[in-house]
Amino acid sequence: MTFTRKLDQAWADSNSLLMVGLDPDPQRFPAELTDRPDAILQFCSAIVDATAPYVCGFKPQIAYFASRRAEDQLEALCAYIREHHPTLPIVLDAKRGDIGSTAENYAREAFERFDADAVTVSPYMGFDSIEPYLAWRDRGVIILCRTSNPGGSDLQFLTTDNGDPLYLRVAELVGTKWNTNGQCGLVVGATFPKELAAVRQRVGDSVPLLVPGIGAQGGDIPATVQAGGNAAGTGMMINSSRAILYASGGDDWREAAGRAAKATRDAINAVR
Ligand SMILES: O=C(O)c1cc(=O)[nH]c(=O)n1[C@@H]1O[C@H](COP(=O)(O)O)[C@@H](O)[C@H]1O
Repeated sequence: MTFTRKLDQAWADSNSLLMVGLDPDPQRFPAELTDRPDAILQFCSAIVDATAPYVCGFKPQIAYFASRRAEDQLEALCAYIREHHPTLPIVLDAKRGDIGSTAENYAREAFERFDADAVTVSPYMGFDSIEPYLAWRDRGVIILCRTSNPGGSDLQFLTTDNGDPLYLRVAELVGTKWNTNGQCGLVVGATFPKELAAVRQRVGDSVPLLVPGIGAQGGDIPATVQAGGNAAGTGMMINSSRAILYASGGDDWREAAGRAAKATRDAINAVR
């Protein structure tokens, strides 16, 4: 099944636009996991089980694993999600971008080694740097557009030759030229609802948007839902990581993560 179909199905089955981001920071782990060599895998798989009923997918962030020499735990985590929650898409957040020959290897890493349903990539190096990912016809390619961080404005707000800011040129390119196989998405931060609305208007209803920035980064849920939704009331993977993962540092960390995910899903659904 293609990424897009799997995501459509997950939105329908889960009645949720929430994506839980898996950004494991061992310094914030509960005491019971201290000194376990597989603490990252144990933490993330418990969070996955606790939050799965309330989400449309999971987004592991590769740097949190690679920086701790824990790519093997990321592999095991992706396999765990596929086995125990096979209907929920995995978006590997890697934000890759490089020349084609190197991109082929990044694509193989994401789609073969980790067997992710989709990966995040940067558009900065242009179409030939994106093509190797698009060759994986059944996988999703989610392209940075208007990122959630303040410094994203340094380049993304620059005006281009036709008067559009750069982030809208990215949206336009993806919407009209790059997405020939219907497998592309765009990253737009919840911290920029006006720009989120502009991107949705530019690309129409069918392009899914990955929207990080609610929770720890303070993005407003009603403004996000109003700005980025499509006519079907779906169209977004609204990501929250730290606010869910570390909802409690006590013994109730699993239940607290589940409660936080449910509350976030409900807050989103209340304004859909
Ligand atoms: O591509 C992303 O996921 C991403 C893009 C962006 O513009 N902003 C952003 O925060 N992210 C990621 O989304 C997650 C946000 O985490 P929290 O702020 O803890 O919810 C992190 O994994 C970021 O790397």
